[in-house]
Amino acid sequence: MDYFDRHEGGERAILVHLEIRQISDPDDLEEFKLLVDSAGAKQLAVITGSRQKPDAKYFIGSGKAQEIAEQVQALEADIVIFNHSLTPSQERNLETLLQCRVLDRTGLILDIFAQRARTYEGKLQVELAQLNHLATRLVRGWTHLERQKGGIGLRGPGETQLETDRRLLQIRVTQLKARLDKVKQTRAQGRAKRQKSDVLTVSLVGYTNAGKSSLFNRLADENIYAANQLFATLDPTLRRLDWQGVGRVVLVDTVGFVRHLPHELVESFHATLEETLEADLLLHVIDSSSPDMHEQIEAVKSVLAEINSDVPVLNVYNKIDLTGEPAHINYSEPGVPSRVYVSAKADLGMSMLTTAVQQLLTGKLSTFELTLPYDAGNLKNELYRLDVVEQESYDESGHEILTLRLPADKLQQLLGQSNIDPFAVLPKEQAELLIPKLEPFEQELKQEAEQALLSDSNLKEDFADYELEAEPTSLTEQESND
Ligand SMILES: Nc1nc2c(ncn2[C@@H]2O[C@H](COP(=O)(O)OP(=O)(O)OP(=O)(O)O)[C@@H](O)[C@H]2O)c(=O)[nH]1
Ligand SMILES: [Mg+2]
Repeated sequence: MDYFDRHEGGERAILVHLEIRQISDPDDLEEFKLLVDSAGAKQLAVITGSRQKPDAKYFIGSGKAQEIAEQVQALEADIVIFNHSLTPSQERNLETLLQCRVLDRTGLILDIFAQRARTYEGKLQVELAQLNHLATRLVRGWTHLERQKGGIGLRGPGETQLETDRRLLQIRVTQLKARLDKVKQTRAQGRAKRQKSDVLTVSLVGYTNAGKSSLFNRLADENIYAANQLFATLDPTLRRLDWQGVGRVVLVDTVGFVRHLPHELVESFHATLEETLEADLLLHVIDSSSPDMHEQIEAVKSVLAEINSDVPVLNVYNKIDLTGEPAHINYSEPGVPSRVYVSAKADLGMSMLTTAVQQLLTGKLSTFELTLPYDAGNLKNELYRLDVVEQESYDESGHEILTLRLPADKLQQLLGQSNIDPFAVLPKEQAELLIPKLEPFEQELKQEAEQALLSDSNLKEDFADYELEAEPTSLTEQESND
């Protein structure tokens, strides 16, 4: 969780985590603590307990509520954070009783997202979600509480406006929605542009705290690409790599997954992830030292399924320095890696990661020797712009030859745009790479068509003649008959 340095001495918080038997959601106390850490609050105490079902007034029982009130006094807490969703009235009742601010799980996650949102769009989306979340709570009035200056739970919307005028809130919401629409349009355009100009894209996805950003930074440091500087400053989550052994790729870091995402945020979260759909390979980074590893893997997989991702995935089991697992690669079939065990922090297994990525991407990259036609200046510029020219040379008759490394379908697209026949500019076996391989069902169709032709009677006669001539045994028989 290295995105933000917290202001000194964050809020003094008491955490409340109950086992509710009617809600089966065990063992995410550890995750709750991580989230509270992320929000920058200081954990004074964790109060646990169990109940059959939530209490209507306080969520917890009144005895437990009293216990918390005493703790708030004794520990001088500023805030009590619940690992549950509270109704606005429960929150209000608790604040009155505890005489301090109360934040529920949704509010907590919204707060973290507010701190982390880096893009303009992300900020707008989080603010919108926060306003929607607050709107239901506005009725409470804040008079019974001391006014807070920039504590957690209230970042983003200005509190004074909110408490004085619901109408302002509505205006702000409308404004935000209009801006979001605009941003979405621009983003779609930007994405199309980037997609066109990039050769291969690899995206890091995974549960929060898995080590995506650590891996991103290590890969970026080890594979510095000269033109990185500008790129990095424009967008800290994108890096062009000259990945030794793999080639030029764009690496993308993404925001981490969290279970039980507040529904206000699901949409914006999906929107940011949809960009990963356009990647050529996903590295699913997994915290292999987490006791919740399997739940986290499942959570990530189900989100990927929801956004209909069919991009190939390599599972990267990170943090092996903590598990003692040796660095290695698992294969699902020969030549097709499915898992790599690494440590981004301790720098273990990075060469194996490279090997695995290389194996998964080599199918995509091929080398071509292109004889450049005289009038193909545009094509040449485009190839240089894409950075896929490895070498420039001349043949005996003075023709310019470019050695290229790029996906076959990309080259096909470029030649098509310039109306160039691949067979005119590439060696035959390379030009054949550009012709898409037939899918199995297409092969079946082709065979059927051939069968149909064969059963055509005229053709059959022709074919019979041909067979007679071609069949040496029948010829011998004929000869002997003569
Ligand atoms: N021991 C150990 N810790 C690691 C390793 N990789 C990352 N970490 C730590 O795990 C924590 C989370 O790492 P990040 O890289 O921020 O994780 P992330 O996946 O980007 O998290 P989000 O951005 O919240 O989704 C940090 O404290 C890292 O130092 C590793 O290989 N071993
Ligand atoms: Mg990160």
